Amino acid sequence: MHLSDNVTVADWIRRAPKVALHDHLDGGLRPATIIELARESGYEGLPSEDPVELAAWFRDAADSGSLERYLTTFAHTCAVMQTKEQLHRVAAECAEDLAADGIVYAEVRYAPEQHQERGLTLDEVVDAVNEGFREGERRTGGRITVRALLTGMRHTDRSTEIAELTIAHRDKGVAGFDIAGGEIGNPPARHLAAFQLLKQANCHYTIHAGEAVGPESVHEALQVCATERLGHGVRVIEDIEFAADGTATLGALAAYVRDNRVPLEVCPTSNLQTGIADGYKAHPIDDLRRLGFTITLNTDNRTVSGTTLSAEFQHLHEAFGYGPEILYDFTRAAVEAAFLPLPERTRLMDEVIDPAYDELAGRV
Ligand SMILES: O=c1[nH]cnc2c1ncn2[C@H]1C[C@H](O)[C@@H](CO)O1
Ligand SMILES: [Zn+2]
Repeated sequence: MHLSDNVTVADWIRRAPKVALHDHLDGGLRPATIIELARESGYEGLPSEDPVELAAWFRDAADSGSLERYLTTFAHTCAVMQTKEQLHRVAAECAEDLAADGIVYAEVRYAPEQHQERGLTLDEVVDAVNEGFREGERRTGGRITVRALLTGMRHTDRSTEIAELTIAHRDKGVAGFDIAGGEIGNPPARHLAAFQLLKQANCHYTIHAGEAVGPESVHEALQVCATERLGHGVRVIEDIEFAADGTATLGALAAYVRDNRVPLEVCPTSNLQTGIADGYKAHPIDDLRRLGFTITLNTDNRTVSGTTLSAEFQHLHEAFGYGPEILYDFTRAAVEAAFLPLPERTRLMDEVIDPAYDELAGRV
């Protein structure tokens, strides 16, 4: 694909319409908003009251080599997401920030149970976030559509309740369910009752798996819990053997994931911070892509990981030489894997994404 004019790489990446399936609401607050909300609400635990310093603090603290330590940083964002007004503001700004990065459709997840410290009911949490997303969509003039995924935390026992909440709010701004939190010691099958409830109700869900734990976690998420997509999933690479000449032999699980086109929600920067590899060039995404796995590209946590979806692609451009064709492939895979009705996915491709790529390539 030849780009029309003399656009820089950073420029076409940002201008290309993108789709984000794995972005945590509580991982993406604007640092200045965290500071303002902390002041207003009397939260005194922030490590800095300077937005630039606070942003750097998150990136550094997250860059810990361990998922468990990465997750401790969320105490500071969840602390300022405890009232309807706070949730509304954070959600509206999230939609604006994603749209400013060229994202046209996003599924944004959060754990409602983490926003009840000041007495909100689960329904009030979901309504406040949904209204915030609608407000953010309006402020962008409809350039973005945002749907919520409701997350149950792996280490608590509220996943069935959150699954019921997902079913109650489905098609009213909520597109599905997720399980997140520390993976070690909390296998997904602990939440089997929640998944069965969702299946009975024909509801969508995804599961974080294969991030800190290897193939056994991916296997359980897929074959015991019947997930539609894998949050990260990248440690499926541990079920592939590479010979010295580069030839790959897939184990049965890796072959299943690839051959059934199970979408992987890959978040390179977050994975590097939690210890999967030493640098972008060593991240498994390129091997997985070349072997034919279905890859979607995501941010995980924009503030905590100090990233944007454009930055994620820029890193891959630098590490592997990826160009517009591959960004298009990731985007199309994300649309196909989105928890949206088929006609809406078709409309997104035909009326938003393809025309914008045609324009970028000077075909119109
Ligand atoms: O990458 C992740 N793996 C597991 N859990 C995560 C990840 N990113 C964020 N979380 C957790 C921390 C948040 O508080 C929670 C809900 O968004 O999900
Ligand atoms: Zn995540």
